[in-house]
Amino acid sequence: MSTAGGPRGHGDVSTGDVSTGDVSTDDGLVVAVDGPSGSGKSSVSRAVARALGLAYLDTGAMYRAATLWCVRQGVALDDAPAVTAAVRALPLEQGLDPEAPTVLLDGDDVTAAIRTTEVSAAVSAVATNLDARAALGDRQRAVIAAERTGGWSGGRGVVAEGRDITTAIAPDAPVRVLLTASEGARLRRRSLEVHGTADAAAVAATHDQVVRRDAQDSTVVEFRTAADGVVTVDSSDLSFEETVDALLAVVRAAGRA
Ligand SMILES: Nc1ncnc2c1ncn2[C@@H]1O[C@H](COP(=O)(O)OP(=O)(O)O)[C@@H](O)[C@H]1O
Ligand SMILES: Nc1ccn([C@H]2C[C@H](O)[C@@H](COP(=O)(O)OP(=O)(O)O)O2)c(=O)n1
Repeated sequence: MSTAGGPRGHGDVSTGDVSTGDVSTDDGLVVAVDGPSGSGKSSVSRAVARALGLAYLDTGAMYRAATLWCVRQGVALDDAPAVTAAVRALPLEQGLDPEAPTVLLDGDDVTAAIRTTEVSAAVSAVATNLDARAALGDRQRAVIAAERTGGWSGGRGVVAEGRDITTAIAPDAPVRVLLTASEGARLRRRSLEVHGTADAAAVAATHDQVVRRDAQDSTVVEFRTAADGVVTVDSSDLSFEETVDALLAVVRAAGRA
């Protein structure tokens, strides 16, 4: 895979098409990244996608958008069948440009709205609903398959990040990484991001959306230990740039950059 140039395609990609299709080994690259909250998945995956000219698929954004959609439609998040029905019909369009990933719900730009504390606190209700997971997983597989042969990246490929990409969504990806960091590092990062400080009060206020949420999510998905063949990158003592370089080194080691 050449790192020169940018993506050949353009425009947003509807994530409602669940067709997958066969792919050959000559097709575009798939980099699968999983890990707990605050490990750096989103920011590092975006930077890796930019560096390699690949599309960027934030699967956590899909769970967040599904949660916001349920709230807006008046669907009770503890009503699992109603949540499943809403998620199956989710009017989601996701922009895959790593420079500016966007999320539209029924045409409404919710890129910022899905990051609120309210959504962060509620999203595990969708993430632990197995039928909703299956529906979102189908969409994720369809996007990944499309990017391997065309799509936004023009067939260059995609960096897809989440909790089950290396294991359930793209277990055959040529590059699979579990991005980890200590709980302390993850709390400090999220606290800095959300509150602008990592003092004791801010870290305590961040606990729910990092530690409690990961504990709840890990009841249905294993994202704390690497599956066979998945490379672990521990970013606890790495700067952001060093973490991006570590992932690019994994891609190079796989002979794909
Ligand atoms: N290696 C790192 N060192 C310091 N800060 C980082 C590192 N990686 C990510 N960050 C910062 O930590 C915060 C959380 O990262 P993010 O990519 O949102 O994590 P995740 O998607 O895993 O929850 C962001 O503000 C990001 O810029
Ligand atoms: N492939 C995925 C991606 C995200 N999730 C869940 C886990 C999280 O609670 C939510 C939101 O994911 P997101 O990656 O945005 O979470 P962070 O705030 O970055 O920790 O979705 C999942 O279960 N499976």
